Amino acid sequence: MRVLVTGIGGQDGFYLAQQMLHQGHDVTGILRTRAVPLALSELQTHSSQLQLLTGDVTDRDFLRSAIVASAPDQIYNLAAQSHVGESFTSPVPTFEVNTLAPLYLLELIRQIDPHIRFFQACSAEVFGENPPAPQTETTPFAPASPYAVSKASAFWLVESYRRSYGLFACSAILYNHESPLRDESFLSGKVVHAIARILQGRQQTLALGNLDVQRDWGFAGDYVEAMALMLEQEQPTDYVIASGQTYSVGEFVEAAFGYVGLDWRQYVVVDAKLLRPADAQLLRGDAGRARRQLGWQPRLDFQMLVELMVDAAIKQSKQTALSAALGES
Ligand SMILES: Nc1nc2c(ncn2[C@@H]2O[C@H](COP(=O)(O)OP(=O)(O)O[C@H]3O[C@H](CO)[C@@H](O)[C@H](O)[C@@H]3O)[C@@H](O)[C@H]2O)c(=O)[nH]1
Repeated sequence: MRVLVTGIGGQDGFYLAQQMLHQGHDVTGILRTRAVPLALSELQTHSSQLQLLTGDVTDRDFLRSAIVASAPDQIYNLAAQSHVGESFTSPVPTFEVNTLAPLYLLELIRQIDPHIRFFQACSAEVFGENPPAPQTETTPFAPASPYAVSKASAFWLVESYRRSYGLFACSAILYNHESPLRDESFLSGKVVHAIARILQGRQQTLALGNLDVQRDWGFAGDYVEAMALMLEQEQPTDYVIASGQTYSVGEFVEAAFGYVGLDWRQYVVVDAKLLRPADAQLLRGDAGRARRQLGWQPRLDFQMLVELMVDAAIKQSKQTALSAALGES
């Protein structure tokens, strides 16, 4: 099988490409810039079945040429402006990448080859600030941020093209999913990398925003398995992909600091500038449909995820310090 993956430079892109290559498929990935992330470049060295294209997913002609050149059986649209907070300051680019690009892809599939199966990464943010919990595929949308509205719009476009043109197109309503590839613009990456620097004596405090909001956190490697399963079904539909377990930001922080024997209260300060104009209070997904129809369930629980990320951040920080020391000597 041939698959085309937009946003292959992100964490989901990496894990999905790794899985697809492992299963023997040909993968064409779209990167925004020529800089290939380290993990992806290692994957590329070990596989001749991975091709990378550089281009902008908001450029329809580029997308057309990528689809024609790769002739995919499946397209996974993982490219996104995925920072909820940033969408308040950059709403237009958020919409261009998160809504216009999937619309282009759906149109191109319809025109070039309607048999191509399409996956769209949607977000639990569509449920808004105070949804009933747990949320399912039938929970009403009430998107609060420009990011959430952009993802909700893409969701309805997928639904519309599925109904109107019979495309095999699906959205996954993805809850927070993390990995050692998460950077510091996300809460989990920010916390674990700060811990690594604190242990090395290179950082004394960690400024965070809202500690009370609750999220349903899972491992990105588990979530890409659900994506692939969705496109293997007989009928296309949308799925909630979540762990079903909810922890507050404060609990994430406490678990991560506690794992290395530190008391988070001695390091964390709340900075009002990091609070968002609107923030979902409690996200907890019910992935019952995915469990029943896809046979999917996550392997890593919250504590395992926290430990995996802290261990990787410490290892990375040691390597950085070693390279710096070697560079100096
Ligand atoms: N990033 C960040 N978040 C913070 C901080 N302090 C507190 N938070 C809170 O920590 C929570 C998690 O923030 P993020 O890790 O940035 O993720 P998110 O906004 O919940 O969005 C993620 O999950 C969505 C699905 O639920 C995804 O759609 C989205 O792309 C992203 O991966 C939010 O409530 C945010 O306000 C901070 O310093 N930085």
